[in-house]
Amino acid sequence: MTTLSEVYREHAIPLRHIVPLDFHSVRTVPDSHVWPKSDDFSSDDQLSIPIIDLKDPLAVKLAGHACETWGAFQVINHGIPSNLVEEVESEARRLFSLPAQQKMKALREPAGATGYGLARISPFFPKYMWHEGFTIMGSPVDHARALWPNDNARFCDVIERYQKKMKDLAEQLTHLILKSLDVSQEDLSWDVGSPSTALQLNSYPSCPDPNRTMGLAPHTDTSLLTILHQSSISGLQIFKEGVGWLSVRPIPGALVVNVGDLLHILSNARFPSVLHRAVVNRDGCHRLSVAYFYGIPTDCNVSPLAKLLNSGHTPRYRSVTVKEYMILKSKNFEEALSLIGI
Ligand SMILES: O=C(O)CCC(=O)C(=O)O
Ligand SMILES: [Fe+2]
Repeated sequence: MTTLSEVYREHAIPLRHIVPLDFHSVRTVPDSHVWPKSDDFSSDDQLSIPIIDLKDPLAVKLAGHACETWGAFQVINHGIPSNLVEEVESEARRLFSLPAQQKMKALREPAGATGYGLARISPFFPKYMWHEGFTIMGSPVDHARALWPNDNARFCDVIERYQKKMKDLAEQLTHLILKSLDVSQEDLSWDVGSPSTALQLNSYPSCPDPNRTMGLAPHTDTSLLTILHQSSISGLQIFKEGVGWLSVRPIPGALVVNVGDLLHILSNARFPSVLHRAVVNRDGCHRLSVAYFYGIPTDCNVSPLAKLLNSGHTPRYRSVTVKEYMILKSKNFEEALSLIGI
């Protein structure tokens, strides 16, 4: 079976797009990190993605509607203990607060998938983002040992407990969302119980001139769905057609769920794979976020679900293996979906 790491092995990234700036050492924003000022931000703060209570008997209908109209929602009463979320955030903070030369010991390799480094989308943009990340697939122990030779047990324990809880929640959410389409697990061609997943810790260090920088440039996720904890500092924005960029307000205890490319394909484009970005909007604060990407095993095929094509709808995408799609995305970025369009 092909793993995500094997997919990335076929697509090496040059080191200049892996090694982050030493944010602790800069007092001004270097030209390499200055982005053109954009005024595409909508000031309509009435408008925002729905909040769904997982215990609500109408959750199926609400989740389906949210996926269709927004491609995203916030979820509450999701069963993830708040102290576990806090622990993950504090371990992430401990990691990113390490001196730059220490973090470099866990640097992602050019053909690697995991470890410390810039976002994988960095090569597609002319300027660098005000961001550093840490990607985990499976056990974090090798990188954690490199970072903290004698003190990595707590980090590994917290990460592993969080991964387990996220997997359960992602399964539950997938079930819920598919149910809204009248699709059940038996209609799927892969085993929902053995997904391909990744945990991404994101850090947006305090910035001397936040309005001229970009935290994470606009992108869609390659996942089926993504579950994001975005701490108490705002920064996440989603793009709403006809409106512009809207902030996703941090709500204590809530998690943000967004549709990824794979769910967009399965739903035959009924659910938009929502375009989103992270802005750096306040000096003096260090924003963190934790994204859990939940996907389909890379050897499986993905195509619009047969059940959704019964009523005269023609397929919008051809069938591809997840691996093939991921390679298309890592080479062509936002063009990937149109490359498999019919
Ligand atoms: O930091 C955020 O709010 C967004 C993170 C994100 O979009 C990602 O990791 O793919
Ligand atoms: Fe994302």
